[in-house]
Amino acid sequence: MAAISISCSFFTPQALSRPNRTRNKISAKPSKLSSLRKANLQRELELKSRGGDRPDAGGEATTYTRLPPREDFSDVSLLSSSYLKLSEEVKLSEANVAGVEEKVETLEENDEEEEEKEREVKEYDDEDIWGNYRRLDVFEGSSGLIDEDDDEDDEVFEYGDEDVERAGLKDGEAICFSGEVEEEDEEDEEEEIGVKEKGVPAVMRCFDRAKIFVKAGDGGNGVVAFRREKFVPFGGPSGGDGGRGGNVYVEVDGSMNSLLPFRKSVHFRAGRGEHGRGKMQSGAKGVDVVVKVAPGTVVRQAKEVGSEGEGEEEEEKEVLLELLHPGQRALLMPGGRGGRGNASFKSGMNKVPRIAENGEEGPEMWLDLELKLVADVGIVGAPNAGKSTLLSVISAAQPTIANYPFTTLLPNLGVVSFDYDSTMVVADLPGLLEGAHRGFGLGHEFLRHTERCSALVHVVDGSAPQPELEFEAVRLELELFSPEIAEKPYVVAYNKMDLPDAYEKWPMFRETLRARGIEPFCMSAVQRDGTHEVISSVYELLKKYREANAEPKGLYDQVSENLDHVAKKIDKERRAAINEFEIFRDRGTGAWHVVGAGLQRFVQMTNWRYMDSDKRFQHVLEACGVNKTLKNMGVKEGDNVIIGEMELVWHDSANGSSRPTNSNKTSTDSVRWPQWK
Ligand SMILES: Nc1nc2c(ncn2[C@@H]2O[C@H](COP(=O)(O)OP(=O)(O)OP(=O)(O)O)[C@@H](O)[C@H]2O)c(=O)[nH]1
Ligand SMILES: [Mg+2]
Repeated sequence: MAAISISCSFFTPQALSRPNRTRNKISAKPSKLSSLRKANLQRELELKSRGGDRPDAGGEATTYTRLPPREDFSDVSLLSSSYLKLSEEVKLSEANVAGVEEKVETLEENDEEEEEKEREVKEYDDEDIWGNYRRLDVFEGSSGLIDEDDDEDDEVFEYGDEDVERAGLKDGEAICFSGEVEEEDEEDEEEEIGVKEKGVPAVMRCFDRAKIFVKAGDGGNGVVAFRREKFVPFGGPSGGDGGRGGNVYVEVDGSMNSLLPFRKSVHFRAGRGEHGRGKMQSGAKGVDVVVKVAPGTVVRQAKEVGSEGEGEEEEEKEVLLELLHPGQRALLMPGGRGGRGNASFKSGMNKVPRIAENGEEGPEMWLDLELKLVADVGIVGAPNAGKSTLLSVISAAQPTIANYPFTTLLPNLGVVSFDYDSTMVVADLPGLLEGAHRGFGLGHEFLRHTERCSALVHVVDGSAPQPELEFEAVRLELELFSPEIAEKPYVVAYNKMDLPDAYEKWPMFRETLRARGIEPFCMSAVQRDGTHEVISSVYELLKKYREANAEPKGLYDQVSENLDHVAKKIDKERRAAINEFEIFRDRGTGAWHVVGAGLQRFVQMTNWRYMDSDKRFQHVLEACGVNKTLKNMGVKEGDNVIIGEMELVWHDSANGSSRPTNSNKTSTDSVRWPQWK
């Protein structure tokens, strides 16, 4: 007879993950802040040297609603990742140059000091953590108490900067605090000039992308209790089951049109189920958490923050959910099952079961959210062409309009209605520059929002020196960004006809486009002249598209569509059969690893504090064939066997004397344990 005995070292997932988190937190911060300060200082000096000492001159982008005025637009922190290159071109007076050098030197010295401090803190921190961990280990091993509530687990929402730090996030990855937290790694400086993700203020980066963490609630633990009542001798087991953990849902909120709320709230944790109680009382279910997203959000699984390879260029992950219609709701993660209390283990052979299960841990996942606005028509064009003006004239939307490029930083949506049932949603996008597909300007950040548009309005600035060239450049950018977008039907609207300059150039422009088989419209958005023709024409295109792609389903069907496939998949994976496992040996340590989702879940739910748990455990290992396979593979006396978080020691015991639970008279083989579910 062979058996595995428990060697008393419990690996709790919390204990293992804690040190890493703390280390990340401490190592990430100081160097980043110092480089940031340096960049800000340099920028300040640069602005001074230009004679402009404006306080609102970009850079500090916490509450951006618009970019800084034009003269500051060449500001490198906003426009390019090649910060140093451009800043060299700024001419400083000699005094200023000396000042800059001095300050940069001081900053470098400070940097070194900070790095040293950081190293010290890190070392100390590591020691501290491992010291605590060891203490924790001993405490857990020797504790015989029933699990206490973990307050942290009971929180439904956790968010805020502190939490982000606690989770060991790196700035600028999952969460975008503000433009201030831009990283300026050496590596990034070496990056291709064209790629300029870093120059985009946080509020824009977070408009349509977010990375969030979701965790379903853990199940509550079952308990061991016996009925004690007057005149009821041998009342029997009465320990109730734990409650189910809360679920995580994702719901489309029609009032949202960006993912900006996820800038600050990153962690979504459903509540854990309550533990069972005596008198057959089951625990209450954990509180569900609902993550609200904007219509048009695509949900993908993301790499864990801080994990290896995170941040690397990776192939697109499989889309988990695509949520388009307000009211759609998907069950993303089911809560963990509640552990059974001892009343559930009562059987004819075992009338006094001293066993109860832990609640099942709820699944957790990092998610990438991407928003592609659901608009019927997209307004594109060069900066300052009058796109926002057009939207403000044709709909009730009130976008910011101003006479400088890149007034619009984030897409604006407006609803245009002709009559009761002929309406369309129009999106005004930031202006496109030549080179936008390589990351110049802002428009490219948002071009993906036109992917779901059925038609486009291309606004051309008639007052531009050469409107034809401007038109060509924007068309080229669309084609380079995505041929699919370029193939969408579009209407050309030549704007600012009220200006003599534009009026004069119109015949020439029209001829050029006619030669290419395009019939352009002319208008003056400010005076509302010709805008109706433009919008009617684009509506005709839209109607044709709708007819060609008539959706068979009604809106009700779309909303009530069952989107619970992700939860079902997760459930299926977790409920893998217990006899599906693999065993391999670690050559270095000589330990045997038993890997299998079902078995690991079983180990996690086994509550070792109760007497019968070990018996049941041995029984399951025997029944599902782990012992037999280990023996066939040549396991020897004293070898370590690792299953999930549990480390065990193998005993070859012909007489069964080394079996730790044999002191109890009940034979494990004679007990019929309730089915594992
Ligand atoms: N004279 C004249 N000016 C116009 C007309 N349409 C827009 N403008 C002006 O052009 C400037 C830019 O207009 P916006 O609507 O902000 O241009 P935009 O294309 O949205 O610009 P960005 O958002 O920066 O890309 C503003 O000063 C408008 O008043 C027009 O028909 N005639
Ligand atoms: Mg605009």
